[in-house]
Amino acid sequence: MKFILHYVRQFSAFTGYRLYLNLLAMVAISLLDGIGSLMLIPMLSVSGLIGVDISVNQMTRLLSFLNRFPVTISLVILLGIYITVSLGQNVLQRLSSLQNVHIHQKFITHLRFRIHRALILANWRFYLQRRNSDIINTLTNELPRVSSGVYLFFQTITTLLFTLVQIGLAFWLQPFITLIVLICGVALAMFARRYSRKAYSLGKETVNTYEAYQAGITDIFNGIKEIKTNNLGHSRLQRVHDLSQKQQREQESFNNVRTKSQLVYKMSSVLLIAGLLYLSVVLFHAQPGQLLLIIVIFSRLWPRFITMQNNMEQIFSNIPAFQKTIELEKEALKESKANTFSTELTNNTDPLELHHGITCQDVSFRYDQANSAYALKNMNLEIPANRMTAIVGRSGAGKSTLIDLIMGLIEPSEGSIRVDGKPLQNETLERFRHSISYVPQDPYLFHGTIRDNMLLFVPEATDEQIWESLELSYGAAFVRKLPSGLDTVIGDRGIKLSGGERQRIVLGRALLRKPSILILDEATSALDNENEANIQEVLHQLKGRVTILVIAHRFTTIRNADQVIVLEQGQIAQAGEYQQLAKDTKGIFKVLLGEDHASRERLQPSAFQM
Ligand SMILES: Nc1ncnc2c1ncn2[C@@H]1O[C@H](COP(=O)(O)OP(=O)(O)OP(=O)(O)O)[C@@H](O)[C@H]1O
Repeated sequence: MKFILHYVRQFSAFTGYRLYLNLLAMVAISLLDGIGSLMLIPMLSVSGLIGVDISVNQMTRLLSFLNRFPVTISLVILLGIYITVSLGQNVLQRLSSLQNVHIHQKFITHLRFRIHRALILANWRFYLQRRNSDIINTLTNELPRVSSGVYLFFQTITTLLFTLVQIGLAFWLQPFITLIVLICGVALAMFARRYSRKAYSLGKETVNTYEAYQAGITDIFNGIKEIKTNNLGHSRLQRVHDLSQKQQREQESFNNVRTKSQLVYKMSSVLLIAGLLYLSVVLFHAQPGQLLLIIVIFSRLWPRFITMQNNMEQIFSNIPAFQKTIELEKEALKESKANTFSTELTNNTDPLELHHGITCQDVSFRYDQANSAYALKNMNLEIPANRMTAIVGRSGAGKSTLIDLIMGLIEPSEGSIRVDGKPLQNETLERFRHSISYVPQDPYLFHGTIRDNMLLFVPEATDEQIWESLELSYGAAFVRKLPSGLDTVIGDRGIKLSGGERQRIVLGRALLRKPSILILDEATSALDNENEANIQEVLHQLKGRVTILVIAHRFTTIRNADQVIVLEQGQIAQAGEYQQLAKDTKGIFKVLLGEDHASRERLQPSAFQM
């Protein structure tokens, strides 16, 4: 219950007086509804359709003044009151329903934004620890269940208020029968708790199945090319099919619980009304008016009990969704608050101008604090401003980890990183990030036009500026040849472009930002020799104006680097100028260089045989 109350409290704080006003309106609607239905008895009585002693109940006594008028006048007065009461009730109902949807939708928008914000602010470590598909599942499947849970909670409260008003009216009219109905209702509610518990455990299973399903389909579409080419379609399909069937069984089980509890309630209602009528007629010799009253009271109260039970089952089945959503938001917030690196989401910070450089002081890093293995150990290095620094090393040596640390995505486990002597934190980090253009191994291109993808970094850029950056990245020539030019839609992750074309677009986009720090992580790996040589030339020209940090397995890309850092098993094995390292026959750099040459020779023997 505490999970529900968590959002219920937030909801009432968020909506404020509007919520209470709406609840009040619901009570008024209920009151009008009750009055309207109870007026049926005097109407039938006055019209002479059934004979009811005027002293039979409070309502008829209240309307006894009508005896002074002829029947037709009394009937017109009664029908007039009935129509007015019903009209009032229905108009109020509409207004209240509009208000209800408004405040709930507003709350969902607020909740979505808040969770997305926490997720965007969460540090990189948060994402390293969980499946993206679980986050997507919580946002797409669980969040709507939370909002419908909150909605149902208030609907249940409203129904409870309705019911209390109806009980009050019923007590006023017929205390004894009302008491019997109430006792039966409470006894049945106690019995029906088992259905709510079952709904909760089914809800838990549903959350797990949804997560597995989401993970399954995400994996399929992430790897659809390999799945198709390696003929893995059948096994993947089988997995998704099994999960779909599990979802189907869970939904059916839930429906089974719901219909069972409804059956119990409906059958008990039939038995109860039969018993009440029998007792009234046989033992108490009740009048037709009294019998009608019993039916009216019962038909007003019992459906409310059924609605409340239904809502409770639905709410209980949604509790696990509440748990998941709270957990996600709390952890994301914890990871962003605890993280001194986290920055607020603002776009109006001045980019940082790097004057001296970036320093790593005794930096060590472990991905898993409980594990003694270090991805980087005792790293001391200086990346001078406006120079080109290359980072090389075998696979797994720690190159990407070092870049992530320098960009402030992760914090050093030990040691510190400084930018122009200042710790990489808060305002410095924010300004630092504004000055970086980062091109990763698997760049982020989305389904849209080339222009849309370019504008992601600089939304206000003109076409002229876009072409300028594409010229720099040697992408302009091929974009010009496309029938739709900048308006070409490139598909998910740029699937309609070749690897080299994608890299040139992404590089162009990075340059469009006019960064003072350019970080390239294997950003030219898919380029042919000619384009790679061109990009090399561009980087060479940028030197002196831009601080360039490059990770490359192809050594031709880094030939012009001012400094080369060679990593081995998380430590700096060598550092210095390219030519100087190339001459050191004992160093690992020479070995790596030899391997690079050998692999190029294997791929293009003629180029090296000349
Ligand atoms: N998210 C992670 N969780 C745990 N360990 C990780 C994670 N990412 C990387 N590692 C480990 O940290 C070490 C350094 O990895 P890193 O990705 O920095 O190497 P790299 O030099 O960039 O490799 P490559 O050239 O293959 O990209 C490796 O041993 C790797 O297994």
